[in-house]
Amino acid sequence: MMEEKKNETLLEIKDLKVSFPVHKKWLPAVDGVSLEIHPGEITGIVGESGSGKSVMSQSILRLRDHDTAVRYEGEILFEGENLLQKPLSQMRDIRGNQISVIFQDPLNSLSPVHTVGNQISEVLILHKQLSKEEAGKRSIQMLKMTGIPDPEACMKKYPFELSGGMQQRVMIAMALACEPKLLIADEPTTALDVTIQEQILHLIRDLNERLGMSVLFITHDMGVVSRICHSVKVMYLGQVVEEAQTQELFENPCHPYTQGLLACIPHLRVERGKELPMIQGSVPSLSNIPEGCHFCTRCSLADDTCRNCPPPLVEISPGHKVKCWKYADGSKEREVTAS
Ligand SMILES: Nc1ncnc2c1ncn2[C@@H]1O[C@H](COP(=O)(O)OP(=O)(O)OP(=O)(O)O)[C@@H](O)[C@H]1O
Repeated sequence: MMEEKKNETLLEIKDLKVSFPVHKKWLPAVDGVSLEIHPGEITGIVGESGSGKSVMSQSILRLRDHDTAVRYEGEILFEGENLLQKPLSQMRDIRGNQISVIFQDPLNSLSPVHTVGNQISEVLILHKQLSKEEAGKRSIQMLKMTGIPDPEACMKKYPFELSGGMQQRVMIAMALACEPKLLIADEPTTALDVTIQEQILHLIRDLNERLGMSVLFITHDMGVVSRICHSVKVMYLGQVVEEAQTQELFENPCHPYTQGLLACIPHLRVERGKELPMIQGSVPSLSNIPEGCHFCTRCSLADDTCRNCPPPLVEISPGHKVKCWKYADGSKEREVTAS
């Protein structure tokens, strides 16, 4: 039964392209991304700032549609229905109910003028049609589940009266109140100190195991990926450049960009006994996307093929795909790790 569920697809993104108008041209911040999320899975999206992680994840809930001109191509199928074709009024029913999102800064998502209790209750009254009393009881349960020590007292507080870690827990309680099937977590621990970060990661993992909720976890931090994600997609300039199960990606990172991200974790470099190449420079802007491989301007191994032709995404072992010319011509033995 469990196996059957695992094989179902909760979310399927097919060749998604999301473009914004820049200097009178439509430029893609997300450029042909495909992914599948199954029930109960934690899928990580990792990449530096500007790689398109947030645009991609916010597109699922169409969060940019209100305040900016945006063009979508491809499909985002949630339980088989294309969210890109839904009117925004229907998206409101899906947000917070079937798909929830938590962000880096909880204060941006929480209202400063309402108590914690009122805010969580409101979501339940709106989406689950609970009475005020039932919603209050359920809110206390949710706060308890996220490990808030005195949930009854927390209900009466305003967000600014809580610490950063507690605010993040309240946001998680609110996001999970309606038992969504998918949680999008966009850098939820980046602004927190390491001990609180660890607690929040543990909480998300625990809720994922207990409730079977799927998670799309967005981060720039490979260390965080290793602690929470079952599988990972590495994004660079709008494209997935490598994807694999987490353990496989850490044991056998193939794309020079993935290797560069892993080189930022010092203990991993020591464990591997082999220096991984550090990445120089920063992610180019949308108006400076290279013609061939998007990473060629920062790759020490790039040659003319890389500069002129976009590489295909090649499956090098079951479930492990790489978008790099070094793997596309069958010469996998070519040493990708810079010496
Ligand atoms: N409304 C917009 N108009 C033009 N360009 C945009 C718009 N929104 C995002 N971009 C561009 O899209 C690219 C991807 O941005 P995105 O925020 O998804 O990156 P990210 O990987 O999530 O980085 P960060 O972690 O800093 O949020 C960036 O180059 C950004 O400048």
